[in-house]
Amino acid sequence: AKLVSWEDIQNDHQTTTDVLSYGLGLKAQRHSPLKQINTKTVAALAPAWSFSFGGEKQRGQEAQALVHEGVIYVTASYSRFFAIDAKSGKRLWEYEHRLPDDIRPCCDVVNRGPAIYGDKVFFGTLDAAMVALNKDTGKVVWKKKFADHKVGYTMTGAPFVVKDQKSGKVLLVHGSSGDEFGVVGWLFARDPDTGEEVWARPMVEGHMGRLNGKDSTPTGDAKAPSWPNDPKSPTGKVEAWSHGGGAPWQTASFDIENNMVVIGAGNPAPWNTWKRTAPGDDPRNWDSLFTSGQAYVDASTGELKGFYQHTPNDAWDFSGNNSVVLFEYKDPKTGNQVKASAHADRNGFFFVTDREKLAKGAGYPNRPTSLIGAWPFVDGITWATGFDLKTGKPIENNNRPPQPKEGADKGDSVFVSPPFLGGTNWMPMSYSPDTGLFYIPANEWAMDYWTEHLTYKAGSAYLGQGFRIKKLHDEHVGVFRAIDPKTGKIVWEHKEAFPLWAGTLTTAGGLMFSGTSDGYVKAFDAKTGDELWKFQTGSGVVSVPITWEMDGEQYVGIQSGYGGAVPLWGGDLAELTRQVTQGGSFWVFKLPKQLAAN
Ligand SMILES: O=C(O)c1cc(C(=O)O)c2c(n1)C(=O)C(=O)c1cc(C(=O)O)[nH]c1-2
Ligand SMILES: [Ca+2]
Ligand SMILES: [Ca+2]
Repeated sequence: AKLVSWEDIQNDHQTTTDVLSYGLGLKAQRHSPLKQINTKTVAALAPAWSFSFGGEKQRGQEAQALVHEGVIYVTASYSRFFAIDAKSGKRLWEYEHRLPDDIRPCCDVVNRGPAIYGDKVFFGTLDAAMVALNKDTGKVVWKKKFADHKVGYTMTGAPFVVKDQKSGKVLLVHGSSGDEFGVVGWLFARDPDTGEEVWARPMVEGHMGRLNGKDSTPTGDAKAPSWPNDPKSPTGKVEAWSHGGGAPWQTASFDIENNMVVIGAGNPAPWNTWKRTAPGDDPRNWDSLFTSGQAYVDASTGELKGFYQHTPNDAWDFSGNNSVVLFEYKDPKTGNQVKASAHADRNGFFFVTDREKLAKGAGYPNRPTSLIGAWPFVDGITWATGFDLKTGKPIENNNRPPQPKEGADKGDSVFVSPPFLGGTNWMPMSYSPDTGLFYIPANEWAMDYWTEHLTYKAGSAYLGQGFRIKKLHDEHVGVFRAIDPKTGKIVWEHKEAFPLWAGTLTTAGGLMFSGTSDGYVKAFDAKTGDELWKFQTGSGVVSVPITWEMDGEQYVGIQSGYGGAVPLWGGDLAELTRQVTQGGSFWVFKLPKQLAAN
């Protein structure tokens, strides 16, 4: 069967018969030019087929599928991979990764999807490995274990294919998970043919990177001035620095003009802010670089070139992992075209940054700042009142949980919104170049939050915080919000009773698609937010929709199967969603034939 070339991947956002990348294109905009299914026809959308992943264990299905030559490639919970005939829904092959008993994913046994290139498909597994399969047979071509799963390394995110614009080499880029167990997060680039590492970049300041099997450069300043010293420790730095987190556990986008891999970095470890602050000092003097921000990594060398930190010395596990979407707009004041990045953070703010500046070295640390705008996209944010556009720093609101008093085993509890599960979380937003709006799957909720004592123990949770997630409003938790990236204005919103945990997709048909934790796939008018169609799938939808075209008909595909972090960590909201039954299936929808022909 046909191979997938770099040109195919580069053009993915324009070609409608395939879906070849997480994000539907290098910029991760999740927008399709298809319009057969549109605001007028969508009411007639109906199931074409559904495929069950089977198995006794189900849990969360969070993947975004790929489509190539009439085959759907999709991953499922417990590190499973399926190839399905896109017309009939018949299984073509299946790969089930053999998992050890002692894996340590923090937030469910999920997988967010595959990558495809040449004759292979790729996915990450919960035992911290990357696997390449022949796309036509499902046979293993190579497997690379990238870290020790026993200390907490794991992988849930979808890998991404880029091409180094200097050497012409195609690279398979992927991250790692594990911050809640105190690992140092790494970003990797591999040869897709062999799995050999080309470069690797740790995200904690002062740790050493690799290029072609040798030490390359430290990340940022070798002395790691954003982490306190400790003369009593063998490293000379505080214990947390050796376990500092920053895991880039989601998927990159690619700034091809600047040859930059753009990716969000995870929370610092431990969550406990005082373990990353010099005794007696203000946490705001210790940024814990390069965590909880957006990173710009040179595709040739793996060097960290630019960084914008959304939450300096993150005390709330806000992290910075979810999608960094590349887009362009005309500056209303100067009329100039701006090449920007957009990111809706767990901390409740929607950020627009200057990606040209970031590619050229802005942001170490934050000088000069690349921040263009930061606006709240949820109500009730307690930790900061806004951002200072001159310094790029948050204006904090005295919301860090205090240390335990002498002799106490816990600190006083503080009320925080958003909670650590975020104003949004991993579920990716979309951007429609037609409306000029971003579509954020958001949540409005809160937590009680207190500090606890801790020391590092390999393979154990490394948090130093206690928490209870609770409601902020009686009637809703989830809210879809359409936001204007030029002004930060919310153009429309649509509320949902349950937490939202699915990504969004927009189309030239004027639609936004997503899913809800109470089981619906839904379509909205992208301009007004009117709900135009819904379908009940029988389990919660916590995945990411796609659309493609086959033989003149447009299809929409999405996974159903409830799980993820909410039922595990969501406190009062975990209770609320207990009524949602488990599942595991891929659903495909299209219009009836006579409507499709019009
Ligand atoms: O810091 C990390 O390494 C890490 C990894 C993951 C993951 O890989 O799923 C999550 C988180 N953190 C996290 O903080 C979080 O809220 C979260 C939610 C989910 C999910 O799939 O629902 N994963 C993760
Ligand atoms: Ca495409
Ligand atoms: Ca985390």
